[in-house]
Amino acid sequence: MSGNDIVIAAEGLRKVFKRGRGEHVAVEGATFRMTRGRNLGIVGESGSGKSTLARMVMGLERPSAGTVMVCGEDMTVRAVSRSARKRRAKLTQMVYQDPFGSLDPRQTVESALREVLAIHGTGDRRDRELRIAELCDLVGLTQQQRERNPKDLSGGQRQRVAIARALAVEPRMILLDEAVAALDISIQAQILNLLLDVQEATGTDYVLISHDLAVVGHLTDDVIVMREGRIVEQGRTADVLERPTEAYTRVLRDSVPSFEWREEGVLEGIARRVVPPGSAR
Ligand SMILES: Nc1ncnc2c1ncn2[C@@H]1O[C@H](COP(=O)(O)OP(=O)(O)OP(=O)(O)O)[C@@H](O)[C@H]1O
Repeated sequence: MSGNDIVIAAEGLRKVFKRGRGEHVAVEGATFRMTRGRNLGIVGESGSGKSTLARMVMGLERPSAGTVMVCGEDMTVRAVSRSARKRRAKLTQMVYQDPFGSLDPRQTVESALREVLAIHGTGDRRDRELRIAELCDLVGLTQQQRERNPKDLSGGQRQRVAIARALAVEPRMILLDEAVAALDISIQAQILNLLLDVQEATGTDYVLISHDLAVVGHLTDDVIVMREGRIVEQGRTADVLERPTEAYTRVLRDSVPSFEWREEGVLEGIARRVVPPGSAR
C-alpha cells in the first residue's frame, strides 16, 4: 500500500473535556486507518465518542494528544489562512443528521450551490451553472426542487441538497454523521443507494457515523466500534457484524430490531455491500 492510499491515519488520539471542576475523557488512544476506496463506519452507543473522534479527523476539534493525518495533511494544526481552509475543505466535507441547521433557509438549492462554487469552484459563471445542473442531476433533484428553499423540501430531498453541496467542493471524503438516521426506512434506502452511485461516479470515500449497524453494513467496508471513548473492536465490516468478538458489539448489533429482516434483503433497493470474508467486492 502506498502513502497515497491512506486517507486517514490516526495514532493515539485523545480528547479530554473540562466538566465542572473535573474532566471527562471523550476519546482515549484511538488508532486506526482508512484507505482509499474503502468506506469506514464508526459505531457505538450514545456518548461513546464517535462525533468527537470525527471532529478531530475533520480538524474541528484539537486533540489533547495523538496525531491525525488526512491525505498527508496534519489535521491537529489549525488552518488559519484562507488558502489552508480551502485546502482542508477539499479534503473533508460533513453531512449531518438534519441539514436544516447547515442550509440557509433563505437560499434556494441553486443559490446555495452557486455560493459554494463561487468559493471553491473553478471556471467562469457559465461553467458554474453547468456544474450546478450536473450536481443536481447527480443527486436526483428535479428542476422544480432546485428552485425551492429548504423548508419546502422533504427530509430526503434536503439530504440530497446537503450531499450536493458537499460534492460541490470536490472533497476527498465525506463524513456522514447519522446522515440517514432521521429518514423513513424507504428514504434511507434511496439515500444509501445514491451515496453508492455518487461514489462510483466521483470516487469520493465516506466515513459514516451511525448507531444503525444495518446501515453501516450496507455502506462501509471497514468499521471501528467505540465504547466509552475507546475503540474496542475494528476490522472488516462483514467480519465484525457477522462474527463480533466483543459482547458489546453483539449487543449493539442485536439492539437494531430490524437488523435481521433488513439483512435478508427485504429493504428494497439497497445494494448489499457486506460480502463474505475473502471474496472480492
Ligand atoms: N464540547 C464538549 N464539552 C464537554 N463534553 C463534551 C463535548 N463534546 C462531547 N462531550 C462529551 O464527550 C462524550 C462523547 O460525546 P460524543 O458526542 O463524541 O459521543 P457520540 O458517540 O457521538 O454520541 P451520540 O451518538 O449521542 O452523538 C460525551 O460524554 C459528551 O457529553
